[in-house]
Amino acid sequence: MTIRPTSAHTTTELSAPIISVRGVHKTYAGGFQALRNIDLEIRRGEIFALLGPNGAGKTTLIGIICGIVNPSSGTVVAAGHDIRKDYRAARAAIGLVPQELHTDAFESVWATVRFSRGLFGKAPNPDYLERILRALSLWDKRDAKIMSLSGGMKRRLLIAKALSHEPEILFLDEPSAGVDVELRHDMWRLVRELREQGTTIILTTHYIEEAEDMADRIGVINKGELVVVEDKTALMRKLGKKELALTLRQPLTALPAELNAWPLNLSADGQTLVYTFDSQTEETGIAELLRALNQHGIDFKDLRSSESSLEDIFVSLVQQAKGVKP
Ligand SMILES: Nc1ncnc2c1ncn2[C@@H]1O[C@H](COP(=O)(O)OP(=O)(O)OP(=O)(O)O)[C@@H](O)[C@H]1O
Repeated sequence: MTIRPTSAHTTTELSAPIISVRGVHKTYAGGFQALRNIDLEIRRGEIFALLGPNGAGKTTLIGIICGIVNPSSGTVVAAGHDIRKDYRAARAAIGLVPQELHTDAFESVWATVRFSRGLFGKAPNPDYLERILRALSLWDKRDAKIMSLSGGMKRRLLIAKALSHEPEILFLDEPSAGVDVELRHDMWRLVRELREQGTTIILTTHYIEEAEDMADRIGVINKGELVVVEDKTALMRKLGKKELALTLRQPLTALPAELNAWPLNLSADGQTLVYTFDSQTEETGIAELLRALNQHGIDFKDLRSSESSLEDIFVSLVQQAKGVKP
């Protein structure tokens, strides 16, 4: 499926960031400081996932990049245009899928996407709109009124609307919230296809496994500050921990004092011993640990290792920022 015609970019265009956020602060009218000194560059053609707990400032940041919310200070350049000085040109390069649909419930699906395209001054292109509606399984519903659509269909309509003017950049704010598993997978397939065709995608999500699955880079925002921006694989390698769980042959009531120096955790039932080690180091210490256990007559019948998920890393980053020891 080809949704968006691929356009030719020069090498300089390809290497320059498609979005550049510099020194952005936001204090809302009531005095609440929602964003502090945000610097962020989004690379052309990447999928960037913005993660953060509720109220961290994700929607505010997206609103500022899309020119909907005014920053208190700082600048945003999108597709080469300053979002405040050159709003129309910058906004035309952006498609925004908001969390909720605000459209006339009596309009049809087709009229809605055609109107959205027209808003950006684009010439009508029924073939293109048909491709989007087909890709989102909405073609059969093109004449249906919005109020007759299911929640999942309304979500897809939001995406169709955002894509109607062929934007280079697509923002998805919590696209999967309240969407069933099958539809979620369809949406992610579409997102991947759009990326393959050159669209840059920025998404916020509470489904961290989706970010783990989809994103090229991850940004974590907490209490208005960008705590980390990193390639996903590098982040998982750098901050990931590994665990080795040993199922003991005989349950223990406590660990021998000589083993206290090891980073070991005994489960409440005394059956499992968990050893945590840094996945970055060459020396895992496992061989030495197993010798030490043997010396103390601790035998095990099974052994499993696991790596921390992006979710573990996310929780520990947010806790660190709160000053809580992970
Ligand atoms: N118009 C506003 N006036 C005052 N405070 C606001 C306004 N909009 C957002 N805030 C506050 O700014 C903070 C960040 O909100 P924002 O919606 O950006 O967070 P979020 O990370 O998107 O949260 P969620 O994951 O819950 O959607 C919150 O504390 C919120 O209450």
